[in-house]
Amino acid sequence: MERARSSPGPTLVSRTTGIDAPAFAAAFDALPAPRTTWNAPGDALVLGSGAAATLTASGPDRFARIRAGADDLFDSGNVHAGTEAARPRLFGGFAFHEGGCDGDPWAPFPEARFVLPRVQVTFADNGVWLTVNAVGADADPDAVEERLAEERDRIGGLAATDDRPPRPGIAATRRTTSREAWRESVEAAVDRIRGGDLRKVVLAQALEADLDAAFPRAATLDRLAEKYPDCHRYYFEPDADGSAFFGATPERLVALRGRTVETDALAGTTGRGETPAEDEWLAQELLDDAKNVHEHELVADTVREQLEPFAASISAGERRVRRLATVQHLHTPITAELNADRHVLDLVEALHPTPAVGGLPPDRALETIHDTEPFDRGWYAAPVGWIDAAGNGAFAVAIRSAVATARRATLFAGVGLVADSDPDREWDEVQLKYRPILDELETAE
Ligand SMILES: C=C(O[C@@H]1C=C(C(=O)O)C=C[C@H]1O)C(=O)O
Repeated sequence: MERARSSPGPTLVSRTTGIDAPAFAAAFDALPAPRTTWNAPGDALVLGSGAAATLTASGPDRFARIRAGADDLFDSGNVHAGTEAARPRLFGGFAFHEGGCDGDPWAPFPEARFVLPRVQVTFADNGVWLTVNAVGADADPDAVEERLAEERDRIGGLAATDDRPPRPGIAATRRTTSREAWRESVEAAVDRIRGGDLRKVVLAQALEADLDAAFPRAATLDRLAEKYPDCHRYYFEPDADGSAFFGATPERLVALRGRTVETDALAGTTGRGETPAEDEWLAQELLDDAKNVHEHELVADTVREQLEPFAASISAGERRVRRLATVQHLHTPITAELNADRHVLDLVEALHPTPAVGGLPPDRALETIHDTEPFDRGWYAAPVGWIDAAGNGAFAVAIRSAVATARRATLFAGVGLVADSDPDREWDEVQLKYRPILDELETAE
C-alpha cells in the first residue's frame, strides 16, 4: 500500500473555495483521469480528479490495511474545508472476493483502492465548492492556495449548461453464460440447497457489449442520476487508461455517522407493470410470495446478526416494496446504535458480503459462486463508498453496474437462489437487472 507521508508535521493540505456552478459534464470533461464520482441520495455530488494520495491493498487484511492507511493520512491534516461536504474524504472500493480482479475487464482494478482526489468539485445544497488537496512533498499551503486560484478560474469559468451526447448504441453482445449452462448451474445450486448443504446462494452473469460510439461518460452519469434519484450512483476510474466501473445501486451496505448506523436488507424482486394498477398488483404479489419473503428474511436476519456484536440497540423497519424505474424489491431498513466508537470499515468488513449478494452459510455460498461463475466478479456486488477523518463513511453494494472502456461495456447482474427457485424465472430476473445500465447504452427506438 502506498502511504504518501513524510514527517514531521502535517503532510495533508486541503483548501476549498466556492465557485460559480459549472455543468457537471463540463467539469467532468475538463478534469483529468483518474476521476471518481459519488452521488448519493441526501448527500452532495462529489466529482474527484487525480490523486493526492492513493491507498491500495490486497489479501485478507485489505480492510484493515486501508483503514490504517486512512488513519495515517488523516492524522496529518491541515484542512480548511469551507463546508462539511468538501472535507477531505477517501473514495473507492473493494473487490467482491479476495484475489477477485484477475481477468479482463478487471485487470486495472486493485482488490482495494481508495483515492483522495487532487482536485474535487462538490455540488452541495449550499453551493458548488472547489477543493485542492495535496499530500507529501506537494503539501505546501501557499502552493495549494495558488493551485486553488488557478483551478477556480478554470473550473468556475466553465459553461453552466451543456449539450448532452446521445446514448452510444450497441453493435454486438456476448454472454458469459448460455441459457443451458444457466439452467444447469441453477439446478445444481437448488439441489445443494435441498440437500441441506446451502440455504441461499446468489449467482450472477456478465454481458459484454460492443458500443457503436464512444462511451459518453458524463452524459450516462447525468441520465442515471435523473432516472435513479433514490439510488447511490458511483463511478471509479482505477487509473488514467480509460477503464471505469460505474452504476446506480438501490442497495446501501452501511452508513455510519457518530455511533448511528443505517443499512438495508434488499432482496426479493419483481418487475414493473405497464400501468399503476399493474405495478400495485405486482408489488402485492411480491409482498405475499413465500419464496421471495424467505429469500428476503434470510438477508434481514443475517444483517441484524452481523451487527449485533457492535450494537447497543438495533431496530428494523417494516418490510415494504421499493419501486425503482426498472424493478421492484422487498426492502427492510435497519438502524443501529453502536456500543462503542467504530470505524466504518469495521462494519463494512463485518457485513460484506451480505446474503443479498453472497449467500448462506457464507463460506459454502462463496465456494459455490467461485466454482460456478465463469468470470471474475471484480468490484461487482462489492462495497464502494467513502471514508472521512472521523471514521464515518457510507458504502453501497455495487450492483446494477458495469465496467466500461471507450468502446465496450461489461455488465453484471445476479439473483438469489433458494430451494424453490426456477431457472427460467431467475434468467428473466437477471435480464431485468441489466436494464438500468443497458437502457443507457442502447439507442432509444
Ligand atoms: C445481485 C443483484 O441484486 C440483488 C439480488 C436481489 C434478488 O435476488 O432479489 C435483489 C436485490 C439485490 O440484493 C444484482 O442486481 O446483480
